[in-house]
Amino acid sequence: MIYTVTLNPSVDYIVEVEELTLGGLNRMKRDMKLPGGKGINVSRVLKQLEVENTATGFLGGFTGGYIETWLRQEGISSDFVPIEDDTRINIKLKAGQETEINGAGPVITESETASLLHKLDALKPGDIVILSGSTPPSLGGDFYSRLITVCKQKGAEFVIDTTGQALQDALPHGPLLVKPNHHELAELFGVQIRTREEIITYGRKLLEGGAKHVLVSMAGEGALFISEQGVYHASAPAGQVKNSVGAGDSMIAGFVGTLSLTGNVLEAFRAGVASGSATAFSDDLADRALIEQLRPLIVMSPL
Ligand SMILES: Nc1ncnc2c1ncn2[C@@H]1O[C@H](COP(=O)(O)OP(=O)(O)OP(=O)(O)O)[C@@H](O)[C@H]1O
Ligand SMILES: O=P(O)(O)OC[C@@]1(O)O[C@H](CO)[C@@H](O)[C@@H]1O
Repeated sequence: MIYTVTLNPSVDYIVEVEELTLGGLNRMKRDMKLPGGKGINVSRVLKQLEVENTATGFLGGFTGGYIETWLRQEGISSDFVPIEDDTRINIKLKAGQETEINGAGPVITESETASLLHKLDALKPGDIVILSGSTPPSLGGDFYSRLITVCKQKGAEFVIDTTGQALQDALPHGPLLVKPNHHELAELFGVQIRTREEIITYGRKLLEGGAKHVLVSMAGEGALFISEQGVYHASAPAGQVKNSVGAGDSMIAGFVGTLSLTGNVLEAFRAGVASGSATAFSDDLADRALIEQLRPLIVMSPL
């Protein structure tokens, strides 16, 4: 079974204005309220790919209820710990370019934390746990380490999509996949990255550090796949970009979902890029029809 863990879900409030006037009254041209948080996005795209999975993490308040209802309506299995505080609202402002304002996240109590750890006791060897996104401040900076320890004890694989120290700390425990974008990769090593060769150099360091597979996403420039099986580039197909929120999460869903179905890493890479691009070309996350349409258009080349 695949589990996604979203410690800090969100209602993503997508707000579109013709032109933003700072300090003045702006009227919305269009708005949308979507369930968000990185693991939840992964679950929604896995569902499109017909890969069974369960979404877990913390949900509370009217915002948590909104997300829970949405997931139920999409037929996604969910098993969240209910919390006292409200799940955050993240603002995604589209005014020519996209500006994001993400909340810090709710207070999580000790008993709510214990309930999540208790749920993970049910993990079994062969399960894959996808740990995605930020951690609410009240959980402390090392919470992912505690979850990874549980995964390891239970013999489950884990994928981690986070940044900074939490990602560094996870590497020696052998994540199945890490997927920084090229900016996050540069930040992680405190360097400037200008060329594809430099991306490969630093991507390889993640592999040497313990990751089993590394995807470095580069938005419209596609992605690089670095693993013991080799290094490959995949182009992103051309299309009209509508939304980049969740493109990276969709890529993780495409990769992990296809790897779990086929065991073929290159097919997984192709599906990852197709899923990321399908989301970039959609208002909401990718749907199955568009992923399937884009899949054969991805050109992969060994480097
Ligand atoms: N402009 C685009 N055109 C085509 N494909 C895109 C575009 N932007 C993103 N994608 C696809 O989605 C994948 C992931 O995108 P990106 O590198 O932006 O990830 P990310 O920074 O983690 O995304 P986010 O944080 O916005 O979810 C890319 O490798 C590509 O396949
Ligand atoms: O604040 P975090 O947890 O880092 O990111 C949260 C978030 O920006 O990530 C998703 C897109 O990847 C959105 O659905 C959500 O709003």
